[in-house]
Amino acid sequence: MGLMPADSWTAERIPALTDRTFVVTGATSGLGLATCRALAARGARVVLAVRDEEKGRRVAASIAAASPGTYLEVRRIDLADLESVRDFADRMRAEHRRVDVLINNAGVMAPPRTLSPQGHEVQFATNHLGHFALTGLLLDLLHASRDPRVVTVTSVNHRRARLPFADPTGARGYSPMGFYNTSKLANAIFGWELHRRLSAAASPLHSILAHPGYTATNLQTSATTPIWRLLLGRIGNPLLAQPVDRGAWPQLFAATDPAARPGQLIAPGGLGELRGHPAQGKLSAAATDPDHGRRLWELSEQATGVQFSALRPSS
Ligand SMILES: NC(=O)c1ccc[n+]([C@@H]2O[C@H](COP(=O)([O-])OP(=O)(O)OC[C@H]3O[C@@H](n4cnc5c(N)ncnc54)[C@H](O)[C@@H]3O)[C@@H](O)[C@H]2O)c1
Repeated sequence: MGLMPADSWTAERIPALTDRTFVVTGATSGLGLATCRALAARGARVVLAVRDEEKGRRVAASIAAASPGTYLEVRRIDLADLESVRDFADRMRAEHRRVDVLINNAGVMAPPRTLSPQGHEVQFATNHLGHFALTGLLLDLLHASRDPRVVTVTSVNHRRARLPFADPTGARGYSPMGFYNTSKLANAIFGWELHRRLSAAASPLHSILAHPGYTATNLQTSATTPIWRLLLGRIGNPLLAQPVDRGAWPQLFAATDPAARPGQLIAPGGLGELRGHPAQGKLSAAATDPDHGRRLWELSEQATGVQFSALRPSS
């Protein structure tokens, strides 16, 4: 381990963030909202990247009420739709000179099989492809920062996932939870491979992964969740899950703490990785396999049309 300066990290340890700009996807609920609240409380400039702008404005008003004077921006993005991701990035590039930290947080879990507007399975499209494209399209703005970071939220579930290469659209068989796990493995492979490519290009940009631990959010109780999972969420969340403010600690640590290192997975350190202070988690062998990294990169470039032109491909 050896990651933590102390085993007592809480959000109060977040350094002052004045003049640092954070883009947080999925900012209207759950971990994304908790993350925005904590960043705003430390003086960060926060761009709330949201699918529902009306809800985004309501949420921004509640953050502003708790942290008066904070710079908050609400911008629409539908991560499942690559046109919308391009639109978001174009507007960001037109109106911002720099992004210090991108937090790839938004996610969906276990919906019935649905295809995105571009024909990709919707969990893979939202959780992975949208964030892959967004990161690539914001690379220039990130490189304009002195301490830039990309934090990608994966899950401990990545360890039990199938690889995304054989049947990425689920045409040959679809398991809602299986495809969620696969999308989270894609997040883990992406975060690690991005780290590898950034290091090879001697980029100052750090790619860090975060796993929140089981946290009570809409993820388990959303409308498209299968009934048994909905029940599990309704019963399990109050009994077992972490409160959402605490679930956000690993991604907050990854995004702001000087002790978080590139390529690390930051996860709760407590029993079974369910509770506790941010600590170094363990990526699966499948996540750090360079062959998987290369194959996911090729698949994602092809699917999104986004090239990471600021990075030299490494062998
Ligand atoms: N809650 C947990 O126990 C847990 C555990 C491990 C990992 N995670 C991960 O944490 C992240 C946040 O999830 P959460 O638990 O806060 O759930 P949540 O459902 O409360 O929040 C997910 C957010 O993503 C947004 N979103 C979904 N589809 C989108 C799209 N197409 N475009 C833009 N935004 C979209 C939603 O609007 C919502 O704001 C996810 O990546 C999830 O996989 C959560």
